[in-house]
Amino acid sequence: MAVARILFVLPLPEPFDYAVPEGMDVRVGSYVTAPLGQTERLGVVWELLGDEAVAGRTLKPVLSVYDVPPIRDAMREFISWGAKYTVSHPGHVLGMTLRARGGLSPSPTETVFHLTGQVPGKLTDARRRVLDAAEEVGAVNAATLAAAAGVSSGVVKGLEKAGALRAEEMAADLPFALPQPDLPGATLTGEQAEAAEVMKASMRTGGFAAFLLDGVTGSGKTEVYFEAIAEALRVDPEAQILVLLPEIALTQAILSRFEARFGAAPAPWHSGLSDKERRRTWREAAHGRARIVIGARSALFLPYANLKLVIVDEEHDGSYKQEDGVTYHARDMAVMRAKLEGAAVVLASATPALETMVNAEAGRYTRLMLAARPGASRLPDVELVDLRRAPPEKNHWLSPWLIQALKETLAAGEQSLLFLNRRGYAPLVICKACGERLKTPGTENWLTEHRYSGRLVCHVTGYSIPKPSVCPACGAKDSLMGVGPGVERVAEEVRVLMPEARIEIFSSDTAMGGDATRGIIERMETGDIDVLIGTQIVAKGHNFPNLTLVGVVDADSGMKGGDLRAGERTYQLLSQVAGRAGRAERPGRALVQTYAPDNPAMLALADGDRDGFLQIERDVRAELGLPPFGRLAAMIVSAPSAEMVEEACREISLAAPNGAGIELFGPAPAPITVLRGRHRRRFLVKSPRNVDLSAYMAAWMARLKPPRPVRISVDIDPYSFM
Ligand SMILES: Nc1ncnc2c1ncn2[C@@H]1O[C@H](COP(=O)(O)OP(=O)(O)OP(=O)(O)O)[C@@H](O)[C@H]1O
Ligand SMILES: [Zn+2]
Repeated sequence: MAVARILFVLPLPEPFDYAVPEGMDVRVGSYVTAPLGQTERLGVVWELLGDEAVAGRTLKPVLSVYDVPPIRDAMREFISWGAKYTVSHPGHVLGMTLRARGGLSPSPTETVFHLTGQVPGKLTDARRRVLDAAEEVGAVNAATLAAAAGVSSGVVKGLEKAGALRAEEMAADLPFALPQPDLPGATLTGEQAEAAEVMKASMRTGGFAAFLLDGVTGSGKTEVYFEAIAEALRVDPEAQILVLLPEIALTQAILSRFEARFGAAPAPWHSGLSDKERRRTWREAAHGRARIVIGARSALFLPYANLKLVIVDEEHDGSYKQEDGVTYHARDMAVMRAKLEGAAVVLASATPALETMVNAEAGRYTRLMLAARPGASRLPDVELVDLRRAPPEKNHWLSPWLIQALKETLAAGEQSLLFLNRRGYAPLVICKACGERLKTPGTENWLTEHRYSGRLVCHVTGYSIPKPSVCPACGAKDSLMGVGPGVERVAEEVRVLMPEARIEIFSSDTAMGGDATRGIIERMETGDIDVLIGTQIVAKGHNFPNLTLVGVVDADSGMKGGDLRAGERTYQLLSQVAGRAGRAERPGRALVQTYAPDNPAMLALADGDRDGFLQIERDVRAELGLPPFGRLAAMIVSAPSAEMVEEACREISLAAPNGAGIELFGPAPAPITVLRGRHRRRFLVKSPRNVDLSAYMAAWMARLKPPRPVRISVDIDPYSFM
C-alpha cells in the first residue's frame, strides 16, 4: 500500500501522510480528498512513497481522486518556490491555483431546447416570440429562452408538448473554440517582422527563453506577439498560451482583437467572471483544452497542462503587484513559471520597468525594439505647460494654453482627452467655518466628494456617507466645501468653457460594468464625444482614431508620497496617456500641466527621452542600493488598537535576527495607517542583492509568537510605501 503525502489547501507548514487504497489511481499531483480532523478536505498529492513508508503506522485513507490531469511537476515546483519566495505557506499558494473548485468535476448538464421545425397548432403571440427567440439564440435552457422572448418558462414547456421544441441534455460549460493560427494577421512592417521572427524561431526551438518587446505606444506590439502565439500553435497544436494583462486593460476591444486574429474567443480569467465562467476556464485550462487564456495576474496560477508561451503585456504596470494575502509580482512570477515549465516568456511595454531594462541589459532577456508606429501614424508631440507661468484662474484647473488647444481641437472636428487620476468632484472636503477636514472615522483618510452620487467616499476603505448639510465638527450650515479637482469638477469647468461640446466622464464611478464602458468606447469611436475626461481607466489599450489632443490636468499628483518608484510610475502613466493621441492619420499632441517642469520625469516626457530618464533613475537606485540593485522587504504588523500594535512591534524589533548587510528601518506607520479597524505599522528591511532576503524574513517570522489579535505579514519587494 503506497503512502500519499497530501498538501492541503490550508495554511499548514507541510503535507500529511495518507494510505492509498488498493486499486485507486493516485499519482503525484493528483487532486484528492482526504479526512483531516472532522472533515473531508481537498488537497494535492505532493509525493508518493512506497509500501515501506507505512512501516507499522496506521494511516487514514485517501477518500477520492478527481478526474483531472495531475498537477505537473513544474507547477508543484512553482508552488513550492512561490511559497518560499513570498514567505507563505505552500497550502496558501496552492489555494491560489484552486479558485474555481467547480472545475475539478466534469461540466454539469442542463436541458436545452432546439427548434423542430414543426409549427404548433395554436400559435399565440407569446409562442411566436419564443420561436423567434429560439431561432436567434440557438439551443439554450428554458429560463434563458423565456427571458430572451420576454415570457414565462411555461410557454417554453408548452411548445415542447406541442412538438415545436425538442429538449436535449447538454453540458452547461462548453469547451472553447480552438484558435486557428493561419488566419491572416496584419502585414508586418520591417521592424515588426524582425521582432516577430526572433520570437517565432524561439517557439520552433522550444524551451525557456525570455524577451522584452520594447516598442513605443501604438507600434504594433500586440500584432507582433500575435505572430509568436500563432507560431506556438503551429509547432504544437496543443500548446497553451497565457496572455496576462492588467485587469483594467481586459476590455472587450482586446478580446475582439484576439477573436478576429485567431477565429476563436480566448478563455478569459479575471475578477469579473461568474462562478460558471470561472470553473469553465479552470477546467478547460487544466485539461489542456483552452489554448489561449487571457487574464489578469491571477491567471498565472491556473494549472495549465501544456504551457508553451506566456505574454505579460504592459509589464511595467503596477497592478501586477498583488498586495493582499500572498503578495507577489506577477511579472517576476511569470518569468519563473516559464523557466520551470520550459516555456517562452515575452514582456511587452512602451515603458519597461527599470528592473526589466536592467535584466535586458544584463542579457537575461532578449530585447526586441519597435521604434516607430506603422503607416502614417506618428508619436504625439509632448509639450509641458508650466503652470507657474500660465496658471489657471482661481478655483479652475485648466491653464489658458490647454483651453486654447481644446477649443482648436473642437473646431477642427477632432477629439480631446483630459486625464486626471482622481475620481469624484473634489479629493478633500473642508469646513469654511472651522477648518475641519472630513475624514473616514478612526483614520487619516480624506473623504472625496462625489457630486454624481451626492456622497462623500473614502477611496481607501470604501466608507461612504451622503454629503452632510451641516459640519460634523462645528455644526455650521452649508459650510462644507470641496477642495482640489476630480474628474467631475474638470468636466464642470469644460462645460462652461465649451457649452457646445459633447463631454463625458470615464472613471470607475461612471463606467461600472461592461455595458457602460462599452457605451463610452463606442461613442468615442463613432465621434459622439468631443471631450472625454477620465482617470487611469482611459490610459490603456484604447485606439481612438480621431483623438488628437491629450491634456494632462495634474502631472505632479503621482510624484508625492516618497515612493521609490514615483517618478518612474509617473513617467510610465503619462507617456501611456499621451500615447492615446494621434493613433491614426491625424497627428496628435499632448499638453502636460505641471508646476515642476524641471523634474527629470517631465523633461524626459517632453523630449521623448525615456532611456535618458531611466539612466538617471538607475543611477539613483544603484547609489542607494535600492531595487533592482539591492533587495527590500516589508513586514506589516496590525492589531485592533494602536497600543497593542506598538507593543507587538517592540517584541518584533527585539526578535530581528542579525544578518550581514541587513538594514532594518521602522516600525513606522504603514501607508494606510488604519484599515478595516486595524492599526498598522511596518518595518522595512534592505539588503544587498546577494542576500536571500526571503530566508531572512522567514527566520524572523519563525521567532515570533504574537498574541492572537496581532497579525504579521511579509511583503517581499514592496511597491507601496511611505
Ligand atoms: N503592420 C500593421 N499593419 C496595419 N495595422 C497595424 C500594423 N501594426 C499595428 N497596426 C495597428 O496599429 C494599432 C496599434 O497597434 P497595437 O495595438 O498592436 O500597438 P501596441 O504597441 O500594442 O499599442 P499600445 O502601446 O497602445 O499597447 C492597432 O490598431 C493595430 O491594428
Ligand atoms: Zn465646521
